[in-house]
Amino acid sequence: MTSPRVLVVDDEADLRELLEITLVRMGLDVDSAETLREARAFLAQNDYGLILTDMRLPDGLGLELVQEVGASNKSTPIAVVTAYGSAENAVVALKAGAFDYVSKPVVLDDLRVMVQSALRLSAPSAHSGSPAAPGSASRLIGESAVMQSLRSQIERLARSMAPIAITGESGSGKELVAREIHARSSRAGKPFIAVNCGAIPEALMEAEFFGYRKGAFTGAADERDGFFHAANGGTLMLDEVADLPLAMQVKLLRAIQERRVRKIGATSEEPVDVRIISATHQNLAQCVETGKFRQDLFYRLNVIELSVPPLRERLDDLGVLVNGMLARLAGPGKPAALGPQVLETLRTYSFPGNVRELENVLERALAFANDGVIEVGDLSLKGARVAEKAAPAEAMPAPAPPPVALAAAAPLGAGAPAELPSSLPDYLEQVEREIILRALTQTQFNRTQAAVLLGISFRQLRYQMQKLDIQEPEG
Ligand SMILES: Nc1ncnc2c1ncn2[C@@H]1O[C@H](COP(=O)(O)OP(=O)(O)OP(=O)(O)O)[C@@H](O)[C@H]1O
Repeated sequence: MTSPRVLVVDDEADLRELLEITLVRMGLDVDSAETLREARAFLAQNDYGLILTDMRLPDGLGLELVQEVGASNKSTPIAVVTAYGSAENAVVALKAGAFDYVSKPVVLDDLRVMVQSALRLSAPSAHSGSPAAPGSASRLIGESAVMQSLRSQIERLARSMAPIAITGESGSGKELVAREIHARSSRAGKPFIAVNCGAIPEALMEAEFFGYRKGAFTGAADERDGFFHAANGGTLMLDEVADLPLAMQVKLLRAIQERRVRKIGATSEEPVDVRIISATHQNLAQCVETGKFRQDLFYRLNVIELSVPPLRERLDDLGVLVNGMLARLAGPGKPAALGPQVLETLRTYSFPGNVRELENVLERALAFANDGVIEVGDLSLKGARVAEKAAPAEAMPAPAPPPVALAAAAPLGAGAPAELPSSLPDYLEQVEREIILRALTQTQFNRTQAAVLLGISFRQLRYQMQKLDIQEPEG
């Protein structure tokens, strides 16, 4: 078997030699070019497993090579070497289609990790840990034009390290898309860790993300890894990223930029090799404008934006989604089907909770159905609005205005010169419980719809329900 071949493009003799020696020691064949012209000549003659190029070259920019390789039908990964502290160059290169970047001065361990990851992309996918083959089975159901375009974007993005920001309404499939990107990437054999940033108490955030050393604080009985370590070699998904407190945003930015983390109580930083995918159902650019989200972190996370359309904009997929979900929900060998008019009725609904809501509706309906055949009456879409036609996003119910809800739940006596609560946390907890229970009762304990009514994500609602020990009534 021949060794993979790497093309190094750099006019600085010292750095070029260092790269060559490192790559040859990794068992790779190396060609070196000093200019874009030489690089083009090599590329015309050979196929490479990886191209590693400096940004500034005597006859142009490494970026041109990134674009040319991207436009060719060869899918060779190309990585750029960027000047120290030049985060902007790295982002520009990633946006242009670079697989990854290494900063100067080049840390050889980082370089090796990056090279191995790139070479896994071109390796035959026979052994476990290799990416799923393009077009192979996926959990992401849908054949509509938007879903097909989403699939091809996933395929393309899986071949790079660029941070991706996934936007889309709650329940539209953002996490599933992130999992799909991971499964099709060279990181497939390593962990995928999804973190709901909105569900972690602020005081615990640093410990959860970065881990801690034994004795770092009272209660730190043992050393613990954080999410970054847990995802090492793989992908870390920052879900509901808009909910990160500002202080944590600074720390995350540093970790992402430096690719290093320091456990609480540790004196040194450790390298981590993690691809970051973020997701939110909020408008992050607007959060930047209102000062809720740091511009620099936004810029760093939003290198590539991927938008998952709401279900009501791809109702053509309803049939295949229902079939796929029913087969999974019913279990192997068990029949499950739709009675007359059921699909048509579902089509008239706007699905504010998107695919998750569809899943919940079907799960519930299947429980009521006779012999696995779901009838219109089993759908229990009563509590929800049945739309005449696809409803625009703004038509979704607005969250309940807090002052009214507070008054309804307040043990203080409406309008009375209010007595102060003896414990603010207990009081707020009581109000929160009351409001969540009202939303759940109104939606017949459909958590997806209740979350929409309250303007929070499904996961936030589930977290609050667990915290407040709110359970669905039996029977
Ligand atoms: N295209 C799809 N095909 C099959 N299942 C899907 C699809 N899209 C979403 N789902 C399913 O719908 C549910 C919700 O998806 P997911 O958790 O990915 O949504 P989300 O946008 O991340 O939600 P949230 O904003 O609440 O975090 C999951 O059970 C997922 O498997």
